[in-house]
Amino acid sequence: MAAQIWGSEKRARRRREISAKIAQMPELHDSKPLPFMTREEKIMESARKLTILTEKMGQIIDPTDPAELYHLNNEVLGLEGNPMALHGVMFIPALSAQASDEQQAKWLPRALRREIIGTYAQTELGHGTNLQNLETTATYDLATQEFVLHTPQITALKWWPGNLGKSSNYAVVVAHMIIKAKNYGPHPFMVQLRDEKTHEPLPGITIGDIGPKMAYNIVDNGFLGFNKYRIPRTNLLMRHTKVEADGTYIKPPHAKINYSAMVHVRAYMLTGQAIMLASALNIATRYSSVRRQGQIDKSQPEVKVLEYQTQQHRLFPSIARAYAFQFAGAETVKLYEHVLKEMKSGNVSLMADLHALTSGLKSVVTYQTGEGIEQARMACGGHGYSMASYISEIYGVAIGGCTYEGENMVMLLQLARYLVKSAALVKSGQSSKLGPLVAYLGVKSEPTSLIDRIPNSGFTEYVKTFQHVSKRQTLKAADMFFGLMEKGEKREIAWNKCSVELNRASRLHTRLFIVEAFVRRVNEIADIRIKEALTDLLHLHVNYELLDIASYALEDGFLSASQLDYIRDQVYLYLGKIRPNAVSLLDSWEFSDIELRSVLGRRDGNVYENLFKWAKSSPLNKTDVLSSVTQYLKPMMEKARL
Ligand SMILES: CCCCCCCCCC/C=C\CCCCCC(=O)SCCNC(=O)CCNC(=O)[C@H](O)C(C)(C)COP(=O)(O)OP(=O)(O)OC[C@H]1O[C@@H](n2cnc3c(N)ncnc32)[C@H](O)[C@@H]1OP(=O)(O)O
Ligand SMILES: Cc1cc2nc3c(=O)[nH]c(=O)nc-3n(C[C@H](O)[C@H](O)[C@H](O)COP(=O)(O)OP(=O)(O)OC[C@H]3O[C@@H](n4cnc5c(N)ncnc54)[C@H](O)[C@@H]3O)c2cc1C
Repeated sequence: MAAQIWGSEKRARRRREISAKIAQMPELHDSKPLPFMTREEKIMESARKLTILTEKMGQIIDPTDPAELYHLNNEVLGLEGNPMALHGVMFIPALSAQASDEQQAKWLPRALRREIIGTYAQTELGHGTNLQNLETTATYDLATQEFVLHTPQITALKWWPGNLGKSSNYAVVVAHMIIKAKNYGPHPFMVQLRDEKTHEPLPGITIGDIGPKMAYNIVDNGFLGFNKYRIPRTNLLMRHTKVEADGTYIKPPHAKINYSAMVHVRAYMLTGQAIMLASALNIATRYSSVRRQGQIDKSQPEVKVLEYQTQQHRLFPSIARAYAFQFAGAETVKLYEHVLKEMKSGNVSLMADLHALTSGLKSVVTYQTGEGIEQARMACGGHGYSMASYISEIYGVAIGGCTYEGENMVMLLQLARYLVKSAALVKSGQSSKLGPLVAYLGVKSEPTSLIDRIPNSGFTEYVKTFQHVSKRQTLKAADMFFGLMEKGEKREIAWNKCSVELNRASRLHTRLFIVEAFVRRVNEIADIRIKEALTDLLHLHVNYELLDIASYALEDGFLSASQLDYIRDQVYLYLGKIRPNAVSLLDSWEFSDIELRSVLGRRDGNVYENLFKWAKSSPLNKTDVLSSVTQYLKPMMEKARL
């Protein structure tokens, strides 16, 4: 199963080898539980481990393999981030995709050797979503052949970029490029922020940390201002766009090609989200098979809480989602790598499809991951609320994904633009022009679902039902939009008035893609036992998801009330079937105790003893009487006694 999850037997084996090596290297372990550290201590601890890793990485992993790097990162540095998180996630990908060969030769080896630390600085205090209204400017000075970066007012301060505040000395900065008073829109520039020797901010740069966040606090998300700060013309990233010495602008082959670093993260973050969801579920499911509370049959002893159907219903559909996201994420990464290769050689024809797909996926996956992790926390009762479970940190980090790389509603609306264009093709009889991801929009569907009549259809009837609801909602939302325009409404106003319906279409389309990715993967599996276990999970997935969106299929009679009862019964049937495999389905992800950082989720199940040990190690328990008591509470009580 681990081979299915991680892509191959070799990958699963390598993960195990890496975890085993790390287990033998105490210098790479947290020196005490992270929840007991202050933010400064955590940042220090992370930097300590990071530098050891830089020295010893080659002994542990193949540093050129992103999957091995990611595993090493999760084990040693953990979810809360590290001083170089954005260096790998966005700075290097931005340089790789957007710098010319010459620029790459100059900067990439230095970045890869970690001679410099970089980040991606785009979002500002006043604008994150609407890139056209970013306010930082890069004005070309023809006389000196330099760009002058400037922050005209407080809202133009860069705000949020990870590791910008304290760790990075370089950044890819996105600024509006102005040449001879003409604004060419946002473009990426390579900018040195700090002196390479002293790490002091360079003159003209104002920089710092934006303060503590809901989670992810090892990362120093930062602010940055420029006061007429000069950089050479050749620091504009020039793979696709060029500015010649005389100010001549050579436009890129696609208007949005400079957005590729964002698409990179949107594609890669899906499996990252799946891992976080599976981690939280692993903790909750293990704990649920240790925790005994109440009886189902009063004549019997107390049961493991995992025996309760409500507990299974709370956890198992999310286990199915974690697998579904992992499989859909793996497909998306493959597609992304393909499109990137094409883009580098000038073929930009697939960019729109990739953008639409990743926009929908990042939104649905992050939202459902958040839901699943929060359910996992509640499934652990009181102990889930303790930082000893570590679920609250996983939750905080995961839901950051609902916001970063494009706020979810906004990204769903990006997919909706693509769906509405596709609907227009269908309506004008040009269905043959539909891309493969939306081809179903042009296919006539049956009048009713056959779900309960062809139970051995290999999920075909389920896929057809998802296609039906997605198609119907897309055409309905598009009709609403076109109808308003026909009535004379301006395009943007009409769009806004339909946006809730449009986003519903985007979610349904994305959920269909996730279901199909899961079906595709299960169909490929040769090993009978693995196929059987995953087929059960897929049964739960399709029935649970369908129940969740049933209103769309009931509205037009595609599903009947009795079919809904059938679907519900299937959910209960598969909850029971999955119960014996539940812990194994999560143990198969092979998270080590070091990586999970959870007292509740320990592999050995020795929860209570370790919770007590953990509580005793709380810094508050270093003394029996706190100074807050001696200074304030004791005098108060004494005064009251007089
Ligand atoms: C094994 C390894 C595993 C690795 C796992 C890794 C895990 C990673 C975990 C990371 C963890 C932490 C890192 C955190 C990083 C966070 C970093 C950031 O957040 S960076 C900042 C991100 N910011 C955004 O995402 C901003 C969102 N806004 C936008 O993207 C855009 O403004 C917009 C798309 C909403 C609108 O853009 P705009 O230029 O204004 O668009 P127009 O309205 O003019 O045009 C729309 C038009 O353009 C098309 N479009 C838009 N984007 C793209 C694109 N990327 N590619 C192709 N086409 C694009 C869009 O489809 C429209 O087309 P039409 O034909 O007109 O419909
Ligand atoms: C943990 C974290 C890490 C980050 N790291 C980085 C980084 O490394 N580099 C970087 O540059 N940035 C980073 N960001 C910033 C992030 O990319 C932005 O916060 C994000 O893109 C959302 O933009 P915003 O804050 O402007 O939200 P807003 O756009 O202000 O969103 C507020 C509300 O307005 C709604 N809204 C906005 N526009 C529309 C619209 N057109 N239609 C409908 N509704 C709309 C949204 O849906 C939302 O409900 C990070 C953010 C976080 C939380």
